Amino acid sequence: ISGKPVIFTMAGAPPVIIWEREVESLLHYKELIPRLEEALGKFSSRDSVEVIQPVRSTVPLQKHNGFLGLMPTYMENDGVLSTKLVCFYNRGAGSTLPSVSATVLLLDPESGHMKAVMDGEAITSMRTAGASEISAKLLMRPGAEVLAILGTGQQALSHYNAFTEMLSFKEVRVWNHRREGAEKFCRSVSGPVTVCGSVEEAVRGADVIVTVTRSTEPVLCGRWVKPGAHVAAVGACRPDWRELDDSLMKEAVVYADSREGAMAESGDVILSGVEVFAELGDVINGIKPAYREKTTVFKSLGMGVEDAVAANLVYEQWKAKAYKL
Ligand SMILES: NC(=O)C1=CN([C@@H]2O[C@H](COP(=O)(O)OP(=O)(O)OC[C@H]3O[C@@H](n4cnc5c(N)ncnc54)[C@H](O)[C@@H]3O)[C@@H](O)[C@H]2O)C=CC1
Ligand SMILES: O=C([O-])C1=[NH+]CCC1
Repeated sequence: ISGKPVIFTMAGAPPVIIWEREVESLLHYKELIPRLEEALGKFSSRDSVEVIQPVRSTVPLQKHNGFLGLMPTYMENDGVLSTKLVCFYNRGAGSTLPSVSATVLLLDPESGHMKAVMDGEAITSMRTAGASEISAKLLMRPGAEVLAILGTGQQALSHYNAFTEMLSFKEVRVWNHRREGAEKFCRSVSGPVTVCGSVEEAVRGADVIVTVTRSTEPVLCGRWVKPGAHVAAVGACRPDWRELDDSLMKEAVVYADSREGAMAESGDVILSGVEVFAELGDVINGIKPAYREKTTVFKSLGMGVEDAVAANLVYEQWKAKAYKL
């Protein structure tokens, strides 16, 4: 091992710590998205040597209106073992604290040694947007031109970045329940964005709609959605939280990242009583069709396997950089 840094391979050595700025500088959609796509397919194969990933266990933080989610994942064939600890909150209007705060731990599956501790916020933002981008690529109509984003927080930004970098839209519209939030968002991104005064104005005629709000009540109604549009529904990740109304859920063909996750955690799925037609991984594996011409909803809850491949990619890039020094 002479000439090589041993800090990140030696059992008993402290884990490397890779924090937000560095994670952001090491993670890029062009490399991340193909890994996510492969991982979603492996997850849906339900082959335990590919992915073991239980539904997230959640501990309520009642006093703070939040939850701690534990998200362990093991990919035996890839030698990847990780867990994310994520706290997410239903913050009051005046709060300046983030809605999601996360840490990812990457371990050596043979020794149990912890290889790395990483900031999980950038990973969560980027892998969630990456999964939604995959859903749009698979399920939107060819030639989609108009993208609407509802909500203008962290996830809105990562979705804007992933969708404008990886797909081509002629128009991007945003809506926020507070107009100043939408205006601030527009100033923070590099491309042209139209601020809309209502959800209806934002989504009428849109080909792809991303819902990334903290709302616990439906904000998007089926009657405003163009037939054949694709909706990536990212917020509302508790069994009693909603972003989409019943008419949209019933009209659409519903896809999810994890069927079990959606049935345990998605208010939009549970309370509307609809069936999840397929996982994204089923479409990737060619087991279920992509109904591009129909109205489709991708219900995203977020999966440990997405964090695992993102964290592993960060670690690989970090090692490559460290070896070059
Ligand atoms: N599916 C997944 O994998 C993930 C889902 N999430 C969820 O996505 C949602 C957004 O997360 P972040 O962007 O990090 O949060 P954020 O706090 O940065 O942004 C939330 C946005 O929702 C808006 N908002 C707040 N209350 C609202 C209401 N009552 N009605 C409409 N809009 C409202 C805020 O103004 C803001 O624009 C949260 O529900 C979060 O739990 C977050 C991470 C991963
Ligand atoms: O997958 C994830 O990290 C989360 N899903 C909902 C809130 C955080």
